[in-house]
Amino acid sequence: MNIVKEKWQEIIEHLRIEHGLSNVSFSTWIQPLKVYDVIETTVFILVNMNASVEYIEKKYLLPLKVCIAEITGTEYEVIFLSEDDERIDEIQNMAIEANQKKKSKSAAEKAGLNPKYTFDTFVVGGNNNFAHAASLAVAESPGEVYNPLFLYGGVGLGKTHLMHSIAHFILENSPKKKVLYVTSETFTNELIDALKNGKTAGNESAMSKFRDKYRNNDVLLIDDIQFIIGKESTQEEFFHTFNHLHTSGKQIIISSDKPPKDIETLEARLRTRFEWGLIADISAPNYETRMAILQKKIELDKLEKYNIPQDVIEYIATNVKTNIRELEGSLNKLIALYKLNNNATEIDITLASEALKDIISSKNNREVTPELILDIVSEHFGVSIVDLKSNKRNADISTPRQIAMYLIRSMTDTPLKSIGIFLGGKDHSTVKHGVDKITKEVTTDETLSNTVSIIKKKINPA
Ligand SMILES: Nc1ncnc2c1ncn2[C@@H]1O[C@H](COP(=O)(O)OP(=O)(O)OP(=O)(O)O)[C@@H](O)[C@H]1O
Repeated sequence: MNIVKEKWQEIIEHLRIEHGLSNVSFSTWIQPLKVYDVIETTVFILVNMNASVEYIEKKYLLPLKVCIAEITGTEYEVIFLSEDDERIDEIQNMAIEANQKKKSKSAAEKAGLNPKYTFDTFVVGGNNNFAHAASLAVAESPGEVYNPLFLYGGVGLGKTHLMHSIAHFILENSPKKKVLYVTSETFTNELIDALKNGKTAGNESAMSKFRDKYRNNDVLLIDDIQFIIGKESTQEEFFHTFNHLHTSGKQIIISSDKPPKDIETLEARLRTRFEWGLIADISAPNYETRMAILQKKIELDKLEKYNIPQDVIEYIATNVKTNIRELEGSLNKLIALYKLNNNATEIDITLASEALKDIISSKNNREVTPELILDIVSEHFGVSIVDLKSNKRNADISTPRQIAMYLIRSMTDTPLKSIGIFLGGKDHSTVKHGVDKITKEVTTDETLSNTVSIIKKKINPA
């Protein structure tokens, strides 16, 4: 189900609270609204017969758009429809077309790829032109030119973006090729599970399934190989996977935060193999490239409508230098602040400096704070901060929340009570329960322990 449909009750509840709607306004105008369909990034909402589309549009269009963006993390256009709207047939046809398009995209989805990370959206500059050219060559002739291709560079500089671009390119040009993208965390956790299940079931089927998944590919992309660190069984298995693919002429693409020679815990035989092909680095972009990346993002995310002044874009490009994720994040934060003020303030340097406040200070001396931990947990699991702070109990939200509690408790000296307040007003005993649970489980659950240590490294890379 589309995320807007799934979270609709939460979205309108958020609207009710944020805009202080009275019970009567809420039940008359908002509660009867129904999501008719969501096609790509447009939400069609059906207004019931007794209400006026014009009135709802005038009063609630903007607030609703903001709430949808806040809850889902994506900006949607919103179109209100009356029940007898003539456009309904047209929308049904659009939905069928969009569905067909989605089906044809599924190879890329199956391969675990982000549709936004393609060569077309990647800005080439002096910092990445070698890595970009090598990636394109590999994408054009997989298994034939540089094998493996080893991409390395600091946090948030575009390694994942380039890897996904290669995979998209190959799938578009040779749809029959088997392409698999995973992080080394997934590889490790799946291996741990396969070993565990193989043992309890007393047979090798879990392991052979695992081997099938990783060896039966034309192209294997492993992201963030540095997290394979120090684990003998994982390195051993990866070594065999690597050999199997390489000797059959299959393409391997690896990324890391460091070149192979500097990954201390990497076994020598893997290091040598990583050096067989081509090693390409990505460094921090210069000012012109940062400006070009910001312009590209404005174009791709359709942010022109905000008329962000040139001096504001220059201000961001001047101040956020070493991480492109933060460069993009600053632009998102600026727009969010502007909308939060109901567009009352102007987008200017003052607002931009407010948007950059946390980013600049956390970068200069990256102090480990509850905010930093929550940001990293949110990004790692793909769960929004709003959800982490909510009372939702489904495991895909509550486990990351408990991991955040545990990490905040063990990596900062924040008292349990303050952690509870920070996490949306939980009481002291809930936090204690979460911290105790993870403390116990990391000693018995190897997958969890692996995930927690990876998140710790992301928080404190030193
Ligand atoms: N040259 C570029 N052009 C356009 N966008 C870029 C470029 N480089 C990075 N980005 C964007 O910056 C963000 C971070 O990039 P990415 O996730 O690829 O970094 P990474 O090097 O893999 O980071 P990590 O070390 O955390 O794994 C992404 O949204 C990506 O699209």
